[in-house]
Amino acid sequence: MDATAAPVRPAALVPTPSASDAPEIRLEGISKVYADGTVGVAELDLTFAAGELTVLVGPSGCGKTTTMKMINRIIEPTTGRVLLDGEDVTRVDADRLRRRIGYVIQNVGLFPHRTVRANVATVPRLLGWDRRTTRARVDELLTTVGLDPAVHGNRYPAQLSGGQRQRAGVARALAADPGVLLMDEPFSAVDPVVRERLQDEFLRLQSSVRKTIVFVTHDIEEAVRLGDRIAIMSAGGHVEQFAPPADLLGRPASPFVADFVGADRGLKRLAVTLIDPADLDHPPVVHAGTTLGEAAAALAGAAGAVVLDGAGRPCGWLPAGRAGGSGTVAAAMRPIEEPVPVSATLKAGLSVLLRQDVDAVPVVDGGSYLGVLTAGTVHATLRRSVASSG
Ligand SMILES: Nc1ncnc2c1ncn2[C@@H]1O[C@H](COP(=O)(O)OP(=O)(O)OP(=O)(O)O)[C@@H](O)[C@H]1O
Repeated sequence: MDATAAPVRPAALVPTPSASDAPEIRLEGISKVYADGTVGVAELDLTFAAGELTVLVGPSGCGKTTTMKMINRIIEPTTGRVLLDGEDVTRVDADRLRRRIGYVIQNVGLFPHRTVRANVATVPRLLGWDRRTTRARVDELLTTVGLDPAVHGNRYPAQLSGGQRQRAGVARALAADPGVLLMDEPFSAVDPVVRERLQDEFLRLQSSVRKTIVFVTHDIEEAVRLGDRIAIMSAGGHVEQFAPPADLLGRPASPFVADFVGADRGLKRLAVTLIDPADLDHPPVVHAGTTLGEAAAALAGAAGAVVLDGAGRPCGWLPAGRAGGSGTVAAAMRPIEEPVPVSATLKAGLSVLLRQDVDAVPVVDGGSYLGVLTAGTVHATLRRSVASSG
């Protein structure tokens, strides 16, 4: 099986002896001055909301990794505090702290001489879980991340593809059901196609497990795709802007942020802004069974009409030029492919519009027709989303 394999299923079916809720993480005045005097991070205050995926993004050397590693104290802060749900963990036992926090790094860091199962079982073993519970949890998690326990469980990391190793790394980090996951460029070692797939699977997984995730990347595309919130950082761990992706792209707080998110930020916003039913257009509607003569009257000078089938679902578009005369609308209409669901992003809607080379595509909520999406309505939604985020 390759890295483009099985879908992700919801996790945590096997009860986990140490299951913990996802906490809020608060950094208070946290700094790191390295032994040689380098200031990695200076006086940073930042709160990661419980159950959200927050991305730290910024140019090389700005302090992303230092910030993240101070949360599980792989790097000890020079000053400041780390609070998990209000509990100061800056001075608790570091090993115990790390068992509450899953950790995924670039190139995974799997133990090469242990099988995949043994790797995933690392923390449950440290926590003293019994063998049966551990085995069940490990196999469940492998399945969840798209690895077949029977096929991949007894392999060694070198016998997996890059994407499969990355999946095993995620399974290992989730094994003891920690409330927090720290992820340091976890998908950057695989090719772009596999990376996108891993990102999609990971988003689906997160929507069911809802961990508090701190995710480091230097790739703004990845940040926008994954983050509930993004902190854009500059040298010394300075946070230039901390906002949801749509706000960041729509209203960069500084020239640094505008430069970092790129000149095509308008296009990037298409992928993070949902269709808004309030902006849809409402051309005339005709039913497939009506006559073309009746349709001409309904059009009343409009460029065309949306055609609905017997169940009220959009099934075609009747251009004004085809209305009038004898016959039914069904015989003269231009059939449409799948309507666009209202839960889609503007990018997905625009993509259908361009692919079908039409001026308007119908939008549906389940079986109900809501209106049509056009280039103009896309623009209106984008404009309004900026205005309302201010
Ligand atoms: N052990 C160390 N000793 C001295 N300076 C260090 C050490 N580790 C990191 N630094 C410095 O601290 C700063 C922040 O480093 P950090 O690794 O947190 O940046 P980053 O944003 O994660 O970078 P990258 O994207 O390149 O991984 C950099 O200037 C780096 O050179």
